[in-house]
Amino acid sequence: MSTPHNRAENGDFAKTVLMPGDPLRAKFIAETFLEDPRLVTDVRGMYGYTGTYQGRPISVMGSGMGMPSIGIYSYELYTQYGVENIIRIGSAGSYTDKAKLFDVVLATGAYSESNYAVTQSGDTDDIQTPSAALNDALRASAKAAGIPLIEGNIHSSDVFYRQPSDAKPTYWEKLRDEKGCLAVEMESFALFHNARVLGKRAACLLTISDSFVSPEITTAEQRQTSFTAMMKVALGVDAFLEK
Ligand SMILES: O=P(O)(O)O[C@H]1O[C@H](CO)[C@@H](O)[C@H]1O
Ligand SMILES: O=c1cc[nH]c(=O)[nH]1
Repeated sequence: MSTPHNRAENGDFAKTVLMPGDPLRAKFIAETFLEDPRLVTDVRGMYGYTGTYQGRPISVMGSGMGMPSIGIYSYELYTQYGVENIIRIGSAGSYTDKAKLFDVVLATGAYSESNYAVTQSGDTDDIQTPSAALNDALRASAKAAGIPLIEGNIHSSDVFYRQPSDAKPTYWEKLRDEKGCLAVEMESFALFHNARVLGKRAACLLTISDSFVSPEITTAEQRQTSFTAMMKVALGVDAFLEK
Protein backbone atom coordinates (compact mmCIF):
# COMPACT_ATOMS: atom_id res chain seq x y z
CA MET A 1 0.00 0.00 0.00
CA SER A 2 1.52 3.29 -1.04
CA THR A 3 0.86 6.76 0.41
CA PRO A 4 0.74 10.12 -1.38
CA HIS A 5 4.43 10.53 -0.47
CA ASN A 6 5.85 7.00 -0.53
CA ARG A 7 5.43 4.29 -3.20
CA ALA A 8 6.88 1.44 -1.10
CA GLU A 9 4.73 -1.63 -0.47
CA ASN A 10 3.97 -3.38 2.81
CA GLY A 11 7.14 -5.09 4.04
CA ASP A 12 9.50 -2.96 1.95
CA PHE A 13 10.97 -1.15 4.98
CA ALA A 14 13.02 -2.73 7.76
CA LYS A 15 12.01 -2.10 11.40
CA THR A 16 14.89 0.38 11.72
CA VAL A 17 15.19 3.34 9.34
CA LEU A 18 18.06 5.85 9.25
CA MET A 19 16.90 9.29 8.10
CA PRO A 20 19.30 11.93 6.81
CA GLY A 21 17.68 15.17 5.64
CA ASP A 22 19.30 14.89 2.23
CA PRO A 23 17.97 12.11 -0.05
CA LEU A 24 21.36 12.01 -1.81
CA ARG A 25 22.95 11.17 1.55
CA ALA A 26 20.46 8.30 1.82
CA LYS A 27 21.56 7.09 -1.64
CA PHE A 28 25.23 7.42 -0.65
CA ILE A 29 24.70 5.39 2.54
CA ALA A 30 22.75 2.68 0.72
CA GLU A 31 25.30 2.37 -2.09
CA THR A 32 28.35 2.59 0.21
CA PHE A 33 27.38 0.55 3.26
CA LEU A 34 24.37 -1.71 2.55
CA GLU A 35 24.51 -5.17 1.08
CA ASP A 36 21.93 -5.72 -1.69
CA PRO A 37 20.39 -2.22 -1.43
CA ARG A 38 16.98 -1.96 -3.10
CA LEU A 39 15.29 1.33 -3.96
CA VAL A 40 11.81 1.12 -2.40
CA THR A 41 10.58 4.67 -2.94
CA ASP A 42 11.57 7.79 -4.88
CA VAL A 43 8.40 9.89 -4.79
CA ARG A 44 9.41 13.58 -5.06
CA GLY A 45 13.03 12.40 -5.29
CA MET A 46 12.93 11.35 -1.61
CA TYR A 47 14.94 8.14 -1.97
CA GLY A 48 14.33 5.22 0.38
CA TYR A 49 16.39 2.03 0.29
CA THR A 50 16.34 -1.29 2.14
CA GLY A 51 19.25 -3.70 2.38
CA THR A 52 21.28 -5.41 5.06
CA TYR A 53 24.17 -4.24 7.23
CA GLN A 54 26.31 -6.93 8.84
CA GLY A 55 23.51 -9.38 8.07
CA ARG A 56 20.67 -7.36 9.62
CA PRO A 57 17.91 -5.71 7.56
CA ILE A 58 17.98 -1.91 7.68
CA SER A 59 16.49 0.95 5.66
CA VAL A 60 17.65 4.47 4.91
CA MET A 61 15.44 7.26 3.59
CA GLY A 62 15.69 11.05 3.20
CA SER A 63 13.45 13.17 5.42
CA GLY A 64 13.74 16.50 3.58
CA MET A 65 14.44 19.70 5.48
CA GLY A 66 12.33 20.96 8.36
CA MET A 67 9.67 19.64 10.69
CA PRO A 68 6.70 19.57 8.26
CA SER A 69 8.72 17.31 5.94
CA ILE A 70 10.07 14.84 8.52
CA GLY A 71 6.66 15.01 10.20
CA ILE A 72 5.02 13.52 7.10
CA TYR A 73 7.63 10.88 6.25
CA SER A 74 8.17 9.64 9.80
CA TYR A 75 4.42 9.49 10.54
CA GLU A 76 3.85 7.36 7.45
CA LEU A 77 6.81 5.07 8.20
CA TYR A 78 5.53 4.46 11.74
CA THR A 79 1.84 4.07 10.89
CA GLN A 80 1.82 2.52 7.38
CA TYR A 81 5.04 0.52 7.14
CA GLY A 82 5.49 -1.08 10.57
CA VAL A 83 8.69 0.87 11.30
CA GLU A 84 9.68 0.79 15.00
CA ASN A 85 12.91 2.81 15.11
CA ILE A 86 13.88 5.97 13.26
CA ILE A 87 17.34 7.42 13.76
CA ARG A 88 17.84 10.85 12.27
CA ILE A 89 21.41 11.37 11.07
CA GLY A 90 21.95 15.02 10.25
CA SER A 91 24.25 17.99 10.04
CA ALA A 92 24.18 20.73 12.67
CA GLY A 93 25.60 24.13 13.51
CA SER A 94 27.48 24.21 16.82
CA TYR A 95 26.51 26.70 19.54
CA THR A 96 29.55 25.84 21.71
CA ASP A 97 33.29 25.36 21.43
CA LYS A 98 32.73 21.99 23.11
CA ALA A 99 31.31 20.65 19.80
CA LYS A 100 33.80 21.10 16.96
CA LEU A 101 33.65 20.44 13.20
CA PHE A 102 32.95 16.74 12.46
CA ASP A 103 32.27 15.93 16.14
CA VAL A 104 29.26 13.61 16.59
CA VAL A 105 26.44 14.71 18.91
CA LEU A 106 23.85 12.37 20.43
CA ALA A 107 20.67 14.32 21.25
CA THR A 108 19.25 13.79 24.74
CA GLY A 109 16.45 16.29 24.07
CA ALA A 110 15.28 18.62 21.30
CA TYR A 111 14.17 22.11 22.29
CA SER A 112 12.03 24.11 19.84
CA GLU A 113 9.92 27.27 19.54
CA SER A 114 7.97 25.31 16.88
CA ASN A 115 4.23 24.73 17.22
CA TYR A 116 4.53 21.26 15.61
CA ALA A 117 3.76 19.30 18.80
CA VAL A 118 0.92 21.50 20.02
CA THR A 119 -0.64 21.50 16.54
CA GLN A 120 -0.18 17.75 16.05
CA SER A 121 -1.58 16.60 19.39
CA GLY A 122 -2.01 19.48 21.86
CA ASP A 123 1.36 18.67 23.49
CA THR A 124 2.78 21.94 24.88
CA ASP A 125 6.21 20.59 25.92
CA ASP A 126 8.96 22.66 24.34
CA ILE A 127 11.50 19.86 24.77
CA GLN A 128 10.78 16.51 23.10
CA THR A 129 12.90 13.53 24.10
CA PRO A 130 14.35 10.56 22.21
CA SER A 131 13.98 6.89 23.13
CA ALA A 132 16.22 5.92 26.05
CA ALA A 133 16.59 2.39 24.62
CA LEU A 134 17.70 3.69 21.22
CA ASN A 135 20.13 6.13 22.81
CA ASP A 136 21.62 3.32 24.92
CA ALA A 137 22.04 1.20 21.79
CA LEU A 138 23.68 4.10 19.96
CA ARG A 139 26.09 4.64 22.88
CA ALA A 140 27.00 0.94 22.74
CA SER A 141 27.42 1.05 18.95
CA ALA A 142 29.65 4.15 19.22
CA LYS A 143 31.74 2.52 21.94
CA ALA A 144 32.24 -0.61 19.84
CA ALA A 145 33.30 1.52 16.87
CA GLY A 146 35.60 3.71 19.00
CA ILE A 147 33.70 6.86 18.05
CA PRO A 148 33.26 9.46 20.82
CA LEU A 149 29.81 11.03 21.26
CA ILE A 150 29.03 14.44 22.77
CA GLU A 151 25.66 14.35 24.54
CA GLY A 152 23.17 17.10 25.27
CA ASN A 153 20.10 19.00 24.13
CA ILE A 154 19.86 20.29 20.59
CA HIS A 155 17.83 23.14 19.08
CA SER A 156 15.31 22.21 16.35
CA SER A 157 14.75 25.47 14.50
CA ASP A 158 12.13 26.40 11.90
CA VAL A 159 14.44 29.10 10.54
CA PHE A 160 17.80 28.62 8.82
CA TYR A 161 18.34 32.24 7.69
CA ARG A 162 17.58 34.71 10.52
CA GLN A 163 17.67 38.47 10.06
CA PRO A 164 20.87 39.88 11.59
CA SER A 165 20.45 41.35 15.06
CA ASP A 166 22.74 43.29 17.44
CA ALA A 167 21.05 41.74 20.50
CA LYS A 168 23.45 40.63 23.25
CA PRO A 169 23.49 37.90 24.30
CA THR A 170 22.60 36.46 20.90
CA TYR A 171 19.55 34.15 20.60
CA TRP A 172 21.86 31.15 20.23
CA GLU A 173 23.92 32.07 23.30
CA LYS A 174 20.64 32.21 25.24
CA LEU A 175 19.55 28.81 23.89
CA ARG A 176 22.94 27.37 24.83
CA ASP A 177 23.00 28.90 28.33
CA GLU A 178 19.29 28.64 29.25
CA LYS A 179 18.19 25.47 27.40
CA GLY A 180 21.49 23.61 27.23
CA CYS A 181 21.45 23.44 23.41
CA LEU A 182 24.78 22.28 21.97
CA ALA A 183 23.85 22.72 18.30
CA VAL A 184 21.05 23.57 15.88
CA GLU A 185 19.25 21.44 13.28
CA MET A 186 15.70 21.49 11.95
CA GLU A 187 13.83 18.18 12.40
CA SER A 188 14.30 16.22 15.64
CA PHE A 189 11.61 17.93 17.73
CA ALA A 190 8.92 16.74 15.29
CA LEU A 191 10.44 13.27 14.90
CA PHE A 192 10.67 12.72 18.68
CA HIS A 193 7.11 13.97 19.07
CA ASN A 194 5.71 11.62 16.41
CA ALA A 195 7.49 8.66 18.01
CA ARG A 196 6.11 9.59 21.42
CA VAL A 197 2.46 9.89 20.36
CA LEU A 198 2.65 6.71 18.27
CA GLY A 199 4.44 4.58 20.87
CA LYS A 200 7.51 4.16 18.64
CA ARG A 201 11.22 4.94 19.06
CA ALA A 202 13.31 7.80 17.67
CA ALA A 203 16.81 9.16 18.20
CA CYS A 204 19.15 11.63 16.57
CA LEU A 205 22.86 11.73 15.79
CA LEU A 206 24.31 14.92 14.35
CA THR A 207 27.67 15.72 12.79
CA ILE A 208 28.83 19.29 13.31
CA SER A 209 29.03 20.91 9.86
CA ASP A 210 29.58 24.54 10.90
CA SER A 211 29.91 26.63 14.01
CA PHE A 212 28.30 29.77 15.40
CA VAL A 213 31.32 30.33 17.68
CA SER A 214 34.06 30.05 15.02
CA PRO A 215 34.19 30.54 11.23
CA GLU A 216 34.57 26.81 10.38
CA ILE A 217 32.34 25.50 7.57
CA THR A 218 32.04 22.32 5.46
CA THR A 219 31.18 21.98 1.77
CA ALA A 220 28.00 20.37 0.42
CA GLU A 221 30.11 17.46 -0.87
CA GLN A 222 31.71 16.94 2.55
CA ARG A 223 28.26 17.03 4.16
CA GLN A 224 27.08 14.36 1.74
CA THR A 225 29.99 11.98 2.01
CA SER A 226 32.19 12.70 5.03
CA PHE A 227 29.86 12.01 7.91
CA THR A 228 30.84 8.37 7.96
CA ALA A 229 31.51 8.12 11.71
CA MET A 230 27.91 9.04 12.48
CA MET A 231 26.65 6.74 9.73
CA LYS A 232 28.59 3.75 11.11
CA VAL A 233 27.29 4.33 14.65
CA ALA A 234 23.71 4.46 13.38
CA LEU A 235 24.10 1.50 10.99
CA GLY A 236 25.37 -0.66 13.84
CA VAL A 237 22.51 0.09 16.22
CA ASP A 238 20.38 -3.03 15.72
CA ALA A 239 23.12 -5.30 17.07
CA PHE A 240 22.81 -3.47 20.42
CA LEU A 241 19.04 -3.00 20.55
CA GLU A 242 16.94 -5.27 22.74
CA LYS A 243 14.50 -7.05 20.49
O1 LIG B 1 21.92 17.66 7.05
P1 LIG B 1 20.45 17.54 7.33
O2 LIG B 1 20.07 16.20 7.82
O3 LIG B 1 19.57 17.99 6.17
O4 LIG B 1 20.18 18.54 8.56
C1 LIG B 1 20.40 19.94 8.60
O5 LIG B 1 20.70 20.52 7.35
C2 LIG B 1 19.57 21.21 6.79
C3 LIG B 1 19.90 22.67 6.69
O6 LIG B 1 21.04 22.88 5.91
C4 LIG B 1 18.43 20.95 7.75
O7 LIG B 1 17.70 19.83 7.30
C5 LIG B 1 19.16 20.68 9.04
O8 LIG B 1 18.45 19.97 10.02
O1 LIG C 1 20.08 23.49 10.66
C1 LIG C 1 21.29 23.70 10.55
C2 LIG C 1 22.18 22.70 10.11
C3 LIG C 1 23.50 23.00 10.02
N1 LIG C 1 23.92 24.24 10.33
C4 LIG C 1 23.08 25.19 10.75
O2 LIG C 1 23.48 26.31 11.03
N2 LIG C 1 21.78 24.90 10.85
